Amino acid sequence: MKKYDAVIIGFGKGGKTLAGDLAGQGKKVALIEKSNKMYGGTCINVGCIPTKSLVHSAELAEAFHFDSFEEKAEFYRSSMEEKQRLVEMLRKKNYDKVNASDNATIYDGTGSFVSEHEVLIQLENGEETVYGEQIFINTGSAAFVPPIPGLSEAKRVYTSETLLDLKELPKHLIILGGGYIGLEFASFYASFGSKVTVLQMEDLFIGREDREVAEAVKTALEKKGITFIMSAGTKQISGDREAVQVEYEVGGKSETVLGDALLVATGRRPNTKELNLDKAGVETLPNGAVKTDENRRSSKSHIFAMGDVAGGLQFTYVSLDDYRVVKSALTGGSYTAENRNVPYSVFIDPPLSRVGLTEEEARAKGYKNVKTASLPAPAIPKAQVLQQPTGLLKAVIDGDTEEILGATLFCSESHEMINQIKLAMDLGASYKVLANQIFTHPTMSEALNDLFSAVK
Ligand SMILES: Cc1cc2nc3c(=O)[nH]c(=O)nc-3n(C[C@H](O)[C@H](O)[C@H](O)COP(=O)(O)OP(=O)(O)OC[C@H]3O[C@@H](n4cnc5c(N)ncnc54)[C@H](O)[C@@H]3O)c2cc1C
Ligand SMILES: NC(=O)c1ccc[n+]([C@@H]2O[C@H](COP(=O)([O-])OP(=O)(O)OC[C@H]3O[C@@H](n4cnc5c(N)ncnc54)[C@H](O)[C@@H]3O)[C@@H](O)[C@H]2O)c1
Repeated sequence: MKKYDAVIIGFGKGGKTLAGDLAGQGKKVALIEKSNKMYGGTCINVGCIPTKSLVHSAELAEAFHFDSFEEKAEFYRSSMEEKQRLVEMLRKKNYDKVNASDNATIYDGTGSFVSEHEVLIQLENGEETVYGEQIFINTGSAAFVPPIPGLSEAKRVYTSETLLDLKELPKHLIILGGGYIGLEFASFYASFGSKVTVLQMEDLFIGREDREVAEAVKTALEKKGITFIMSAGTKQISGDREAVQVEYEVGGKSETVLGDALLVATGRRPNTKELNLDKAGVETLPNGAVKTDENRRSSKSHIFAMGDVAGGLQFTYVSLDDYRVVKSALTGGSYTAENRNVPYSVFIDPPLSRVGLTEEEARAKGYKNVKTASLPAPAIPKAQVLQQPTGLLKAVIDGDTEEILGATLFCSESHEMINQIKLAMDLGASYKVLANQIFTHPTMSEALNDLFSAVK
């Protein structure tokens, strides 16, 4: 049996970064990946990168103002080809980067535990068991598909992964779920020229967000032609090669919607089923995630978990940060996953970005002197230059300490701006630093001067 200092199961962001790091230190590393279409993980192959390539192409599609659906469909086809080129280029780059080290061995196979130090690799032809002094689980998550009658038999039903292979622009895309994936796909498919209907189980639109901003988001997306059906209880899905039909109930009334593709975007669950974690004595949480402490150490001290499989926020940069946490634990450092201030962006048009608390959350947390500020996006000169005078920016301040408690930015380029607010928060800066910061002009960032000057 081959022995390794580190066996890493899953070629995701945290895993591949750790593999390169440990191999660079002279450690013998095995990196196990079950699909040769997934080197680099979800982000590169079926997540962030392909969707953001399509988000960008969809923006171009809007700017071109195509007349006919045929022209739109042709542009969509070429956008899918560009997305594919990009993904294949990055996949190879990711593989080559790890493979370049003599200390790293990439196994094409599915890993599962045999014991607490042994991992069985199910290869295409045969199997092999390897020994790991330390073992790192980085197997990510997969789409959760709810058990709705007819769903598994109906044609033209997709997850975010399989929809990314659809070469024909759907005339009418139905989306089940109004979370991150649902909204991003709704936004870019509407920009490409599809009619889009989103069925959302909950009655509150993006319920975790500031209500005023959430309303602004809904209005902007409706203006793009997207229809939202809230409190929709999906009853039955049917359809053949030509069309898909969703039967749902709203307020006790039965309705149907007919489309030519259905995207199921109802959340993602950690990938632990295949791992046989019980053979290693590794405990899991009720949602299947590996149970870890603040160092991302599992119930076995030599086994760690990073990224989506550890059950936290599902973002590529969280998986990367988990690598930092694990590295810190391995080298006696003090950096942990506790109290991380994690920003996020939903790449709709314009993007919605958030860090920290909303006003409601700040009050619920017991802050006594909560101050707020807001700024409509049309007041920002650069938003006018970009011809995107849509959106709303809000900030939440602790009036006693002047510290920024959170911000929600719904405006063009908010995905870049939010990182500056996160930095100010991490440094414990007064909001007045951003109110008085010298920014270049004309930029969206300079709007932070006005936003934080409006604190009251
Ligand atoms: C459509 C979509 C869009 C997204 N957009 C964004 C975005 O814009 N920004 C952002 O930050 N995040 C985004 N995310 C989330 C982000 O992609 C994930 O949070 C991130 O990729 C998780 O990384 P990871 O390291 O946990 O694992 P992953 O990248 O998921 O990697 C896990 C790997 O393990 C492999 N594997 C699984 N089980 C086994 C096994 N038993 N043996 C061997 N290999 C195995 C898998 O094939 C996979 O390659 C998006 C996700 C989706 C689905
Ligand atoms: N920009 C980004 O960073 C980005 C983009 C896409 C995805 N992601 C990651 O991927 C994860 C998964 O995204 P997601 O959108 O699938 O999950 P999600 O948890 O964000 O949203 C799922 C939504 O589906 C709804 N839902 C569940 N069952 C339903 C049903 N039967 N009918 C109708 N609605 C139903 C839920 O109420 C929820 O609103 C996210 O949590 C996020 O971390 C990140």
